[in-house]
Amino acid sequence: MSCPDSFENGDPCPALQRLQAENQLLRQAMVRSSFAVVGHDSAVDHCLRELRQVLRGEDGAQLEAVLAQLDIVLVDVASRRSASLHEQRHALIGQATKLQTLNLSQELHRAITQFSQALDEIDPLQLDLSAALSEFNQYQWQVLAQFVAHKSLAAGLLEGLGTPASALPADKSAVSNELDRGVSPSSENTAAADDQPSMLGYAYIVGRVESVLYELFEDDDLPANYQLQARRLKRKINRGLHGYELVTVVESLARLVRDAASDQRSLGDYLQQLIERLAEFQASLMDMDAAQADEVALARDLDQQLRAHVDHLQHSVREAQDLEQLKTSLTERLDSLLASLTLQREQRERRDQALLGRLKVLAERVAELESEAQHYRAHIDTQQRQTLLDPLTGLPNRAAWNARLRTAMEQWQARGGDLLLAILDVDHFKQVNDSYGHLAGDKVLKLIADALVRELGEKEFIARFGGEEFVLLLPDRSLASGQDLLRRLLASIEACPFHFKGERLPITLSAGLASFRSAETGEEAFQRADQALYRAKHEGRNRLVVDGEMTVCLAP
Ligand SMILES: Nc1nc2c(ncn2[C@@H]2O[C@H](COP(=O)(O)OP(=O)(O)OP(=O)(O)O)[C@@H](O)[C@H]2O)c(=O)[nH]1
Repeated sequence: MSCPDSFENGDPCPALQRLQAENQLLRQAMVRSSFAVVGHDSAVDHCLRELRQVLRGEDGAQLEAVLAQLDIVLVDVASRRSASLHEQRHALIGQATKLQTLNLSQELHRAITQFSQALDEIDPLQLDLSAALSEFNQYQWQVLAQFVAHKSLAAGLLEGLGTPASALPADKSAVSNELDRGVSPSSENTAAADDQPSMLGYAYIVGRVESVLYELFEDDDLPANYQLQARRLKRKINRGLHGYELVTVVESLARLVRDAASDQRSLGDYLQQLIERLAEFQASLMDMDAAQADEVALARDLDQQLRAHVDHLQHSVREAQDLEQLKTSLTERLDSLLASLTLQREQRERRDQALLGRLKVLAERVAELESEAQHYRAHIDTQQRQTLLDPLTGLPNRAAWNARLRTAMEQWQARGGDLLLAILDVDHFKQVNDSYGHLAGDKVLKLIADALVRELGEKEFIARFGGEEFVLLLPDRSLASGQDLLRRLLASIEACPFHFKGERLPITLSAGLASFRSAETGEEAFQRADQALYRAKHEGRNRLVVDGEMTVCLAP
């Protein structure tokens, strides 16, 4: 059916009117819907702006051109989106693979593997990125929860996540930030994270303190005097610290660092003073050198003047016409010579005086230096003595033991005879600490040391080897006699009236005894005594076992 553009009366045909109205509506709808995608891509935005202008006009040809351009831009946007989703999927699979390399529970490992496989298989355009990130985030939390439960995984986990162990955040929110870098967890995820076990609690703090302390003791700058002490603390930390031990170790560390620092400071001050004094000496010596050079110049001067006077005199004698003239000329020359000599003498006296003054100052400085050096020598002697003593019991410490063991072995090798080595260990000492506290434990150790020293003669050497362990060197004693002595020691400790808050504390020792064999090292003899001690413990404690003998001696 054809429709004329207008009726004869000039009104447009109704079908055309409807078409024009629909066209107008369509254009308006397109303009409005174009606003819905604004802001996603600048090229698309640009095209849509042009499209809107064209839609508001009537130019059909222009509309076609803009739509063709929009088609191209949209194809480009789709391909960029696909590439980006592809990359993000790849990155997520990479992170999941890193998690898988950690030592995880089978169940968690399997879940992450499945997650990773599903990601690998999905068409990137179908990927719901925010759901995938949310799931990955949950796996990260589960891994972290496992790592806190098994602290040893820490290093591996943090390395796995590309984070150095030292950068482990100090609180849970920081951990969340660290793990969620680049990921915006939904409120659901955050709630899930809050439900995780309290993973950064006490165990974590102790772990961190232990590793920081350990690092501190790695410091090679610590003076040699303090290295033994540091090594012992380090061993203690290495074994793992109980809560109550943490405080003691930190206190010991503070003391050690303070002592070492003040030691180094005073030594540093002393050296600085020494350097300044040496500079003064050098300056004085240079002054004296200059004075000596002046002296030489003065003598040369005097010599020249004397020669000049003698020349004059000879000349006067030769030229003199009569005796009176000669007399006058000679008198003048001699006066002048005398004046020169006087001047020279005065100059020398002034220089001598100055030199004497400088020498006096130098002598005073030397005396000061000597007295300071003596003071420091005494200070160092005291410190050296102290480094050989155990501060708690006052007994020689392990360093002193090592030195004494060497000399005792040398003497024994030179003289022959017997040399015995014994190790004594307090029984169930942990119970003393646990039941009565560490301070009471310290007191017990001190009392045991005093009691042992009382029983020993001058030849016997006792040291605190460490913890609740004492070591004995018994020179010139047969095995039988050493055995008697040790049984006496054990009996005296058992009989000691240890009390805590009115309650009797039963304290006993176990001991292992070994006699040195020829060509054996101190360490080998120590090991045999240690094995004997182990047997004494194993067979019921409060007893002595002699290396190489089957019988076990109970304290009499
Ligand atoms: N108070 C105090 N305790 C210490 C000191 N040095 C080590 N200890 C403690 O000594 C205890 C030694 O315990 P263990 O090695 O288990 O030995 P034990 O409890 O004596 O048991 P047995 O030796 O098998 O009889 C630990 O609790 C240490 O903390 C110290 O200087 N003072």
